[in-house]
Amino acid sequence: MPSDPEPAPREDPGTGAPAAPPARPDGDPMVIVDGLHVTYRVLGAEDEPGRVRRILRHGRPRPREIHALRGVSFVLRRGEAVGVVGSNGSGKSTLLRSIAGLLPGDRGDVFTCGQPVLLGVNAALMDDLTGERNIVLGCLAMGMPLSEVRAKYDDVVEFSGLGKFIDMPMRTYSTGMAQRLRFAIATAQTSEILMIDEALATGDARFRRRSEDRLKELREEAATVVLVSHSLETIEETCDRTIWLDHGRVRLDGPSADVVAAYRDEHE
Ligand SMILES: Nc1ncnc2c1ncn2[C@@H]1O[C@H](COP(=O)(O)OP(=O)(O)OP(=O)(O)O)[C@@H](O)[C@H]1O
Repeated sequence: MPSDPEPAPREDPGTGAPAAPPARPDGDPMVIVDGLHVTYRVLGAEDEPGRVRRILRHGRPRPREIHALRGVSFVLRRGEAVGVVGSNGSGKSTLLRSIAGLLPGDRGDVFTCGQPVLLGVNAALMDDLTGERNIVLGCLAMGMPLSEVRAKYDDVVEFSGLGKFIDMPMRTYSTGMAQRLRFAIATAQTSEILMIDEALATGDARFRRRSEDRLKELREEAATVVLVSHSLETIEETCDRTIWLDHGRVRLDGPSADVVAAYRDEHE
């Protein structure tokens, strides 16, 4: 088979000199976030004094608005591992939930190449059902087709390490056992776009090690990884690039070493 011709070197149109290499990796775009705004509307919140008078005057209270993301834009490419840092309430979880399609934006757009998986959103498991039934329901609730649930069922049971407790109702599980089951269900999914919210707390030391290994495996399988963490060490170790969110806006976006150093300067 004839080989493709060598691509011609790119040239600066003004000088004819070879153009500078692009600042970002050249992988295909996997996620495009374009001018995204997300506002929560909370009914029943008291946003100003005199609420009783206002209810009487207007009939019903206005919902309180929390503008969590204020015009966030970036592109994530194939092959990137991107950290997201920011103080409490800066909008990190909101951003991940929007990319996962769990939260509609009120302005702007999110485009993704395939369905991203967000780890850290706990499957809503039911206390009165057995571990077995929760696995099936939890996987279906995450959008897995039944054929895939069947194919992965044994692995999920094995990974949960619940042994004979698997056919007992969940209300008989200790907190750690329930966490293990949740983690096993959450990580049954694979996707090219994997987003991990660090809030994924998991059981005892042995299970934590297994969870870390499993997350590593998933990261290796995924094409693009987004990690939200308050641990700057984890971000530096895992991610080449980091986005710093501040009051719902991108404050900095660049190589992790630079962004983490700037973030540390302000916060430590
Ligand atoms: N379900 C919700 N209803 C109303 N407001 C919310 C909701 N979830 C988050 N918020 C608000 O949106 C803003 C961003 O919250 P978000 O959870 O995205 O921040 P975060 O950076 O992930 O915080 P943390 O580091 O504490 O997890 C905050 O002001 C928060 O109070």
